[in-house]
Amino acid sequence: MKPDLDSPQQIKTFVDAFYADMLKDRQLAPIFLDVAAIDLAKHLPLIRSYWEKLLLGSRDYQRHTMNIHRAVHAKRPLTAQDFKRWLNLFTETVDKRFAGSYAERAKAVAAQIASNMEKAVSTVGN
Ligand code: HEM
Repeated sequence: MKPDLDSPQQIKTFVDAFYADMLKDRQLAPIFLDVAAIDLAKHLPLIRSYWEKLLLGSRDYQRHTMNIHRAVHAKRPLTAQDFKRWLNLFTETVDKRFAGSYAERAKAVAAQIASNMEKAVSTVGN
């Protein structure tokens, strides 16, 4: 039986698997590696902390995710296809390894935020 996405350890497993796939993806990898030139050692803990906030109610993550993506979008526009690909990879990674109410919630929250973000990146403000 697959575990649920209901603890910091499972969220770490998820984030590592998601980024392993995303950083191999021809469409998305260059946005992380070339456009934003992320430092994985700093980025992955932020992503874990973000999902711990959304799924487990932890209060550690306090950054403005929309503005961070607006800055990426200003360098290289994030397209509808990019959001579709991101969400497909996210959903596939969840479904391959996890099952349960937290896993379902993660997919629903990701879809909602991706939809909001797709609209927000090209506008200023909140
Ligand atoms: C087209 C889809 C997306 C692309 C290409 C993308 C790309 C990126 C990139 C390049 C960064 C690093 C920015 C930097 O450090 O300068 C980043 C950060 C981040 N992304 Fe995305 N992203 C996408 C969608 C999403 C969505 C839908 C979510 C949430 C559900 C999300 C959550 C985050 C978080 C939490 C960070 C860390 C921000 C921080 O530094 O605190 N991303 N993203």
